[in-house]
Amino acid sequence: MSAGFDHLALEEIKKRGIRVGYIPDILTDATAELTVALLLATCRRLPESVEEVKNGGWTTWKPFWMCGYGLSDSTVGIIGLGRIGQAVARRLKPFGVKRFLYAGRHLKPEGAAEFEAEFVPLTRLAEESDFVVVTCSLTPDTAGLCNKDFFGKMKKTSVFINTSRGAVVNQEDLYQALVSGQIAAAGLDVTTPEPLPTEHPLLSLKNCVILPHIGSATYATRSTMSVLAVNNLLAGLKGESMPSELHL
Ligand SMILES: O=CC(=O)O
Repeated sequence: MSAGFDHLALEEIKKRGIRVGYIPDILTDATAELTVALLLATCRRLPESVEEVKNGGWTTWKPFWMCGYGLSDSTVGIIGLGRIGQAVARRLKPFGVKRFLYAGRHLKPEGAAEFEAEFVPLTRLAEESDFVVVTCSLTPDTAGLCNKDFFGKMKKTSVFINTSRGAVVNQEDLYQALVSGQIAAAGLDVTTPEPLPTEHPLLSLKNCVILPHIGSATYATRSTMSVLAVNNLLAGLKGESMPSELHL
């Protein structure tokens, strides 16, 4: 009951002739929406602000208290301009984003046209983006892609968001980048491992917002996903073609 299939031992599954149903497409909107919510929560420091109200940190007005970074006139870099990446860009555009960049395995001329997004090497995306949004799938090519080298090229004022898979990020490197002020903040809906142990160092940071992998968690989306998963299963049991089969 998921869009991603990086958690499956595909070679072994293939060897044993096991059929796999999966759920692409249906969770695109919910995941894109959550990505935008996480981005805004992170760049405008919402969890920290809520905490300040509760703990009495909200006192007299101060000009730069709880300031963050806004989307107006910004450059957004998307790693993986697939279905979810495009749905994120579509939602961010009305916030006044000035420029979209994207990086990935392939040029996506059709997907990029709507946002006039420019295909750039990963290094340029890191250097020029005010917001880096990771929406690629986890493959051997993307594992550990966002590492010390990558964060080292980002601006000190930039915000990093990951709603794809935790393993795309080297978490120790991200921790160092956040602690040292190499980047401004990070928002993660995915981590390694999941659940993230409550004593994990990333959870001690004010500039890191971590969610428990809730990208597709709307009632409507999870209900539609359930129905498709069941129909895949029933078709598989009957030896029929599945509504959504992963062809190995
Ligand atoms: O991450 C969620 C999914 O792949 O369904």
